[in-house]
Parts: sequence; C-alpha cells; structure tokens
Amino acid sequence: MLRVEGLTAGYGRAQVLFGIDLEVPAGAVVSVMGRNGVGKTTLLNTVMGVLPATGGRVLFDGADITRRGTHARVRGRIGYVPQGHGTFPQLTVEENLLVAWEATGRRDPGGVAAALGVFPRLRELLKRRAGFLSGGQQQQLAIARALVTDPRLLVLDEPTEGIQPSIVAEIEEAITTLHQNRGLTVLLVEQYLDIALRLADAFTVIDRGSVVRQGGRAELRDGEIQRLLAI
Ligand SMILES: Nc1ncnc2c1ncn2[C@@H]1O[C@H](COP(=O)(O)OP(=O)(O)OP(=O)(O)O)[C@@H](O)[C@H]1O
Repeated sequence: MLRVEGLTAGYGRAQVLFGIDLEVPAGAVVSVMGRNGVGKTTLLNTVMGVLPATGGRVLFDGADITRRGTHARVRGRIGYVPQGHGTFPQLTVEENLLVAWEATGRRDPGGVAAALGVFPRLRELLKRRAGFLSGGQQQQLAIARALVTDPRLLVLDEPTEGIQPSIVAEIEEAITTLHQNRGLTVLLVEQYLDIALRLADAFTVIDRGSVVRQGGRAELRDGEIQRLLAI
C-alpha cells in the first residue's frame, strides 16, 4: 500500500535521511524503530509531506505522492497522528474532531461518530477543551481526529510516549481493533520493543538516517535488534 524508495530529507544543509526504503503492505502493521534522534519522526513527516523529500519517492497504492501536499495525502486517506499529538488545546474535543472532519471536504458527518465509537470515553468529554485532557485522553483524541478522515493507512508517531501504563493498554487495544476489525493498515514509530512485539507484523530499524534491519515480528526477539535499540 505504501512504498518508500530511496527517501532523503533533512533540515537545511543537515541531511537526516539517507535513502530509506520501506514497504507497508495493505493490512499490515509496520513499526519503525530506532534510538532517539535517528530520524524516525523526520521519516514520518516526509511520508506525510510535512517536510519535503530531497530525493527518492513515496508511493501510495502505486501513485507517486512525493510532491503532494499534506492535505492532499490526508484526503487521499492517509491519516496522521504526529508526535506530541498535535491537537488544538484551546478547542473542545468536539471542535477538534469537527475541524478534522471539515478538512476532509466531505459532507457526511459519519466520520465523527465512527471515531467516537473507537474511543467511547471521549463522548463524555466532547465539551471539554483539549488542553485540559490528560495525556492519554489527548492521544486518544489525536487518533480519533485522524480516524475522522476515514484513513486507509494510519501513520502514528510514538502513540504511547509519555502515557501512563493503563492508557497505553487502551491505545494498544484501539490500534489492534482498528487493524483487525476494520482492516486499517498502520505505520507506526514505536521505540519500545515490547509494544512493537505486541502490535507489529514487521519492523524497520533505523540508525543515523539509514535502514539497518528489516524483518518480521519473530525477528524482533533477536539480540542484535535489542542492541540496536538500546540507548
Ligand atoms: N526542525 C528541525 N530542525 C533541525 N534539525 C532537526 C529538526 N527536527 C529534528 N532535527 C534533527 O534531525 C535528527 C532526527 O530527528 P528526529 O526527530 O527525526 O529523530 P527521531 O528518531 O524521531 O527521535 P525521537 O525519538 O527523539 O523523536 C536529529 O538530529 C534532530 O536533532
């Protein structure tokens, strides 16, 4: 479904990605892993067009989307949950969802209800400002916002970062449900091996902007991978 070929990107003269190749097959959960600062967020931002690629290609269902803007990618049904969730703190939960829905340009309001179906607890919080939610609730809202756009591919940057363990379990469960029951394809950055082991079918380990290992879930148990992820 998503194919990344020889992708390069960076900030000004500082190159961060040095030719990343990555494949996310339809229906799979693929985890991008690696130590802090190796370029995981830069990769997702380039996949989403938040950051321009300086070389290489991003293909979605075979179409070259490398030069498309982020909105076009979202309308093309790639949902994005950026690191630190990216919700609007001054807006209520409901407004956050409606803003995302309006951006899709669709008229049917079904997307909001469907997103709330995945995180029913958000229903009680619809009138609360997002800035007053707990970290876990904000992350749930961020994922719900992406779901409003009815994505086929969901791109998640460290959805469990800095969240208390009980909520981590809820977020993991939601990702599993979306994948298993709704057939959503997922590309996620996940730094923790135990979470990736539970969620991912396949993984890519990045080190200093290059892919150093790729494989299936079983290979994640390899000591070499654990060494690559150790700080
Ligand atoms: N806006 C920016 N301007 C300049 N350099 C940046 C910017 N954002 C990130 N970098 C640099 O790019 C490199 C990769 O950062 P990136 O955030 O992609 O890594 P990461 O693997 O996602 O790390 P983390 O797990 O800490 O989020 C780092 O050296 C970082 O300092």
